[in-house]
Amino acid sequence: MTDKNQPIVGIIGMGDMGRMYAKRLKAGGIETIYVCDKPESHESLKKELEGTGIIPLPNGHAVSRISDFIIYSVEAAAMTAVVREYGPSTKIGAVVAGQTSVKAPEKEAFEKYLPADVGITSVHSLHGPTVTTEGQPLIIIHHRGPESNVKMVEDVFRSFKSRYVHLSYEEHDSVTANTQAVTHAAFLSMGTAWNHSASYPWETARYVSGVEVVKVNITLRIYSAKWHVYAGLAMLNPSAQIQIQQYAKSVTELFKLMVENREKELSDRVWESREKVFGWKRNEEPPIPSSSSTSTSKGEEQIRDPILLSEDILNQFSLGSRSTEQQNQNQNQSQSQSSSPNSHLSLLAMVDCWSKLGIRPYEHLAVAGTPVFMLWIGVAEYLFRSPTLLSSAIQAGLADRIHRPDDIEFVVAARGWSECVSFGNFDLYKRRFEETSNFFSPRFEEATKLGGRMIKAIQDMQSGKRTDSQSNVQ
Ligand SMILES: NC(=O)C1=CN([C@@H]2O[C@H](COP(=O)(O)OP(=O)(O)OC[C@H]3O[C@@H](n4cnc5c(N)ncnc54)[C@H](OP(=O)(O)O)[C@@H]3O)[C@@H](O)[C@H]2O)C=CC1
Ligand SMILES: O=C(O)C(=O)Cc1ccc(O)cc1
Repeated sequence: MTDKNQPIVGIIGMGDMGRMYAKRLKAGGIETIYVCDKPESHESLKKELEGTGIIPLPNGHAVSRISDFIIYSVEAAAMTAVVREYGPSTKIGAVVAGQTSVKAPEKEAFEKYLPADVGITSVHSLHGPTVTTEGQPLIIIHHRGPESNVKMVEDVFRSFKSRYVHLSYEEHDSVTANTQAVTHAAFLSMGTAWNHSASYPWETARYVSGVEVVKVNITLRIYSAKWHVYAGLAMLNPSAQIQIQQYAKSVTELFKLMVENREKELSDRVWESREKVFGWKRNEEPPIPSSSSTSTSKGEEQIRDPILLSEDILNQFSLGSRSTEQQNQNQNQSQSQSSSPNSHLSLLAMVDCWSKLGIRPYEHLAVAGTPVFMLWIGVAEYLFRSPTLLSSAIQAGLADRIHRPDDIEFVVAARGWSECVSFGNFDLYKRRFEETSNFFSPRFEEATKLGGRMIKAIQDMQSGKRTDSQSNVQ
């Protein structure tokens, strides 16, 4: 403890999240913060942190020996080895946490390698390192040790102004499988499909309407991030396999109904999934609710506002400015493409998957939604809310030939990701991810800025704040 009776905080792993935590905790008034990365990075870390007041140490032993609250912020797949190495050096009576996105391997490693006199109260900020912490869910998992440790952890993170959500290790993995893992599967598949059809969506007229803006911006955002984050939460979470496989199955089955022109079965299945997930009767236009409640405590019924995305807000975030020449060229080439609706197979399959698995996305969103999940429900809701839009997506799936090659690529991609995850092979995952990420990389700078602004604008809109699409995400 420091003179101010504050816990001394230690962070092992100074990557994107570790750095963000160290800087924000320091700015939020935590007096003493010791950090380390791999021993070979010690010298560069010392230079980088000069003058910040954050103290770099040579390795995790040094951090563990003198810190009261230690946060492991390393790759999920490295947790076992890193905790095996540094865990036994943990100070008597300290509290240990992991920032890991998937908790099953973390729990096992902590139980196995931490001394019995050490508490375990873990955390997980449900957002990436460039999104503001304010208002975002911060999951707290109290697993072992006195209840007072929870208050200590809450006090440490007070300055983040995050929304604390208390879950068990198992609840965490179940919720994040339903929210993150399956959502990422959809966006990863879109990226792979665009890569394999060698089309940059923003250069093709048919891809620039409202819903497509979210598809493109979030896909690019995901492919611009680190592959191991997505690989870990998909392949090390015991609950995630079922969701990802069901998504690929929904994509395949709906597509087969489309190409076999089985109109009744396709329509029945889509409208039934709409009713099951959103509660709206077939062909009924739902009213816009005047008021609703949002609850975050465990055990109560979770109700949340609809997201109500509008075409106007989405279109503010169109990606890429096409030259006049390019616009004319695209218009000539794809006049019929831009005016014809597409099947939105990725969204029809998402709602079908939620329906088949009994997933209630709004409840998850109220408890532990990430910004990406919120946007994904938002676009699904946008399509499914309007009977006209949904009917034209179904009709396009059955009759349209222009987008069918894209749908074929999407089916192959979704099946490929599902198979890859089922193999549990990190090298294969990395290869698949990097192949597409390289394809998109020229667009990352623009896309991450735009995606960040889009997330902020929509979150501000959600929390009733003024929407300012020009302001920066921190
Ligand atoms: N990025 C995100 O959006 C989010 C990530 N998370 C989770 O947070 C954790 C960290 O992710 P993120 O910061 O993005 O990933 P990074 O790859 O940026 O950071 C991980 C860091 O840990 C370092 N490391 C690995 N082994 C050791 C070791 N033995 N001792 C000290 N440092 C070590 C890595 O070094 P090296 O690079 O040399 O391997 C790297 O600098 C992951 O578990 C992830 O799932 C949680 C929420 C959001
Ligand atoms: O919002 C998402 O799903 C993201 O992609 C960012 C992210 C990645 C990993 C996490 O553990 C939490 C958030």
